[in-house]
This record gives sequence, structure tokens and C-alpha cells, in this order.
Amino acid sequence: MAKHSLDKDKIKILLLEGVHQSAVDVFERAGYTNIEYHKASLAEDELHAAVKDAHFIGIRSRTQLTEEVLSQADKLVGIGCFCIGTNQVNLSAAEKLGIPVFNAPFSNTRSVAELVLGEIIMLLRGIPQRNALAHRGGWLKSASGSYEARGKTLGVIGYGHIGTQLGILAETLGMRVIFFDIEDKLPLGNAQQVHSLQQVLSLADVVSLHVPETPQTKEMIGFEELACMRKGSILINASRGTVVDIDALAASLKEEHLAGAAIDVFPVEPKSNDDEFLSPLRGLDNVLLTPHVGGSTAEAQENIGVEVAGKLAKYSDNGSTMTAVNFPEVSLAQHSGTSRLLHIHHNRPGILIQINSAFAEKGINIAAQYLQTTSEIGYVVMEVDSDQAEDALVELQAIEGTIRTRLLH
Ligand SMILES: NC(=O)C1=CN([C@@H]2O[C@H](COP(=O)(O)OP(=O)(O)OC[C@H]3O[C@@H](n4cnc5c(N)ncnc54)[C@H](O)[C@@H]3O)[C@@H](O)[C@H]2O)C=CC1
Ligand SMILES: O=C(O)CCC(=O)C(=O)O
Repeated sequence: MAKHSLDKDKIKILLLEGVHQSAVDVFERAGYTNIEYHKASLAEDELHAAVKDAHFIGIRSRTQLTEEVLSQADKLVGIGCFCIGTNQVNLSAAEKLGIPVFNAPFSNTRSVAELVLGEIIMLLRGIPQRNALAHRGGWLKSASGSYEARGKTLGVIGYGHIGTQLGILAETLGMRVIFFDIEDKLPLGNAQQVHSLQQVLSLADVVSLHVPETPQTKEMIGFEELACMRKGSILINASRGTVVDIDALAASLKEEHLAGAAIDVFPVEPKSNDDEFLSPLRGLDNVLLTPHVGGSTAEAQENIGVEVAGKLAKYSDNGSTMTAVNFPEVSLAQHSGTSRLLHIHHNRPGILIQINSAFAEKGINIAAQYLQTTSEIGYVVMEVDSDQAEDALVELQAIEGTIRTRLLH
């Protein structure tokens, strides 16, 4: 059986925010038993303490892995975001520390698209306000402000994995789909790409946001953009809370410029289910408020657990970094008969020459070598005879510009 430089039972895996049991199962099947599991996110001081001796951390969207938190995580080898978004991690700080970050880019996308489709139908029919009124003893049996989805225009902002699936689903209801994306995208079905945000906003009956959180998407929907939207139209945001100026949205709804909204993500979200949810949208009957559950289905969570835990276990076992979002990607098969050395370094000219010269001087034979770089860091993986592996590790650690090394037997 392969022996790793650090025995697997010494490798601490910290799982937060109730990631699915499937993740625990994957780790355990791979031989990792030192798992600290928390159902919720941790308070800041608890997080600082818990990361200190963790080799791997698994989080969802709540836990903020800032530069400060990462700087305290001396033993951290890899991070798993059990979701799509990775904006909660300081990716460049992690990269500079030589820590790859993995996520699950597809596993919950269908769940988000389905939720949004349901919300479109509910909002076009004015159901949220009828439902709220009925709960208070009212009875609003009226066709006023109630429409079919068929024939309406859906404007998708961000035509990626979620936006495209939503477009296809909406077309099955007979909606016309237009979209805005900063990239040229292949339109699926009968969708049409429109090259300005304002144009989509002014043409659509329903606008749905599916962009990532970036400096460019911060408050991309504010007073001006909301004013561009058609009177009586609907806004849906299941992307990130920072994308919409929430005060501007509340104002537009109160002025009855927009007929309704469905919001799943907020600029500030409660840290746990026990904390109060505060928002200027509270109390508006024509707004569907959901607690960031777009991707929270049994199917999505189970698949995400398997996918991300699998990526972390693979990186731990054999150094493979495929699909890491902040790190040079190297696809590696399981090794046998040799030891594998991982060397992460600042990307400067001459590192590989230094490594190869140092090994040549010591008579260390390199059976295989892989190198990938980003502009910041380089990642070299080498296979050497197991009886030379410890000497090779010493040589690697002495190379100037080294960030970290690992040895896998
Ligand atoms: N509510 C929830 O529970 C969930 C929320 N999300 C959020 O949804 C976002 C989108 O997810 P995917 O569709 O899988 O991502 P994706 O990466 O497949 O698609 C995003 C699209 O947005 C486009 N884009 C980026 N910046 C833009 C800009 N400034 N203007 C217009 N288009 C822009 C990209 O070119 C890309 O086509 C995620 O980044 C995440 O933040 C994802 C899953 C669950
Ligand atoms: O389910 C979660 O915790 C977050 C989902 C999400 O927003 C994402 O996948 O980006």
C-alpha cells in the first residue's frame, strides 16, 4: 500500500457549513479519518483556532477565508469550496501561499435554474402577494397583474452554466430568451445575444442575473439600470448579493416601477440560521425572499460533496490539481514504484534549471517531471526512486523561491 509522507490519519480535514455526508464518505473511503465536521459556519475566533492545524478545509459560501485567516493556517494544503462561487476565498493570497482552491463548477446549476423558473411563473402570476394576503385572511381572486409566461421575454444577464440552462427551460414555456454576456456565447435554442446590458433591461419582462461576483459586477444593477427596466417587469437575483444595489431595488419596488422580485442572495447574509435576516426588502409582499438556497437540493449537495472531496483527496494523494481555480493545473495518474515530489515556487526564471542541476549534482535520477505555471507561481511535480526521495526533498527545500514542498511515497 502507498505510504504518504504524512500518515493519512494525521491529515486533519476541517469541514464547515454542513457539507453533505457524501464528502465525509469520500474522505473515509480514501483513508482520511481525522475529520472535524461542523454543521454551521464558525465565528471568527473559532475559525482562526480551527484552521491552525487543518491540512484541508471544506466550506460553502458563508465562511470568509481572508488573507488574515489564511496566514494563520500554517499547515493548510488545499481548500474545497463545496459550491460554485469562490469569491469567499482570497484566491490570490491562497495562490501565493501555494494553496490550491477547488470548487464544483456544475453540480448545483440545474437546481438554481429550476428555482428561477418556478419563481418566474409565480411572480408573473402575482402569487407571492396573493399568498401573503391569504395568510392574513385576505382573498385576492383577480386576474389583474397576472400573466402567462408564454410569449414573455426573459433577459438573462450572464449566459454561463446556469443562464444557458435557464434559457432552455424558459423556452419550453414559450418564453423568448435574450441574453447579455461580456463574452460572445453560442446561443442555445432560439436565444439571442444582445450586446448591451441596457438593451436587455429595456426589452425584457423578466430579468434574471447569473454573473459571478467580480469588481465589474458589483452593483451592476443600481438606480439607473432599474429605471431602464420596463414598468411592471420582474427582477430575479440568484447570483451574488453584491450584484444588486438593494436599496435601489427596494425603492423601485415601493414606487411600483417593478412588479416583483425574487432575491436569493444578499449583500449581507446571516452567518447562521439563528441570526436575524435584515433587509430593506422585508415586508414587501411582491418579493420572494429565499435564504441563499438556489443550489440547496439533496441532489446538488450530494453531488458537490462527492466532487469536491474527490478533488481534495486526489490532490492529497497524488498532487493532481485539475480544475483548481487559482493554481497551475496538472493532471496526474496515481504513481507506483517511485516517490512523487511536489514543489510550489514563485514564478521566476531559472527555477527548473536550479532543481535539475541540484538533482544532477547529487546523482538523483528524475523518472518523470511536469511543470505548469501561472504568472505568480510554478508547480513542478517529479518522480524519483523512493530511496532518493528524502535527499531530493532536502535539495528542493533549499531552492530559492520555494513556497512549499510535499513528498508522496
Ligand atoms: N444562489 C445560489 O445558491 C447559487 C449561486 N450561484 C452564483 O451564480 C453565479 C453564476 O454561476 P454559473 O452560471 O455556474 O457561472 P458561469 O461562470 O458558468 O457563468 C457566468 C457567466 O457570466 C458572464 N459574466 C461575467 N462577468 C459578466 C459581466 N460583467 N456582465 C455580463 N456577463 C458576465 C461570464 O462570461 C459567464 O458566461 C456563480 O458565480 C455564483 O456566484 C451559483 C450556484 C448557486
Ligand atoms: O450552497 C451554498 O452554500 C452556496 C451556493 C452558491 O452560492 C454557489 O454555489 O456559488
